[in-house]
Amino acid sequence: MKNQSFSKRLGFAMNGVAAAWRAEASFRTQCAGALAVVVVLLWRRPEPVWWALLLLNCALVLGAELFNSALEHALDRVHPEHHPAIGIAKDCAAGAVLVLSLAAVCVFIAFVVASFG
Ligand SMILES: Nc1ncnc2c1ncn2[C@@H]1O[C@H](COP(=O)(O)OP(=O)(O)OP(=O)(O)O)[C@@H](O)[C@H]1O
Repeated sequence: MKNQSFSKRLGFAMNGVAAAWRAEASFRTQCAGALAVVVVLLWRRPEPVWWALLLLNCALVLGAELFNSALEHALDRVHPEHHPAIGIAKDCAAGAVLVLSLAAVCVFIAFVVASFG
C-alpha cells in the first residue's frame, strides 16, 4: 500500500500520534510539558531564536517518544518472548528519549537564566 494520497498519509500519522496519546503516559506527560513551554513563550515573548530552540527541543522529545513507542510495539509483536537483545533495543530507545529530554531541560534552564537572570 505505497504511494497513498497525502490526506491518507496524514491520517495515518495522526492515528499514530493518537495511539501514542492513548497508550503512553510518558507521551501525555511530554505533551503537557510542551504545552507549558508554549504558554511560557507566549507569556515572555522572547527573541525568535528562543522560540526556535525551545519548540525544536519539544518536537525532538515528542518525536523520540513516538519512535520509542513504535519500536516497543513492533518488538512486542515480532518477539513477545524475553531476549537480551530486545531488552537492549528497548533500553537504547528509552535512552534516546532521556538524552533529548535532558538537552531540552538544559535549553529551558538557559532560557530562564537569560530572561529572568
Ligand atoms: N522482550 C523483552 N526482552 C528483554 N527485556 C525486555 C523485553 N521487554 C521489555 N524488556 C525490558 O523492560 C524494559 C521496559 O520495557 P517495556 O516494554 O515495558 O517498556 P516501558 O519502558 O515500560 O515503556 P513505556 O514507555 O510504555 O513505559 C525495557 O526497557 C527492557 O529493559
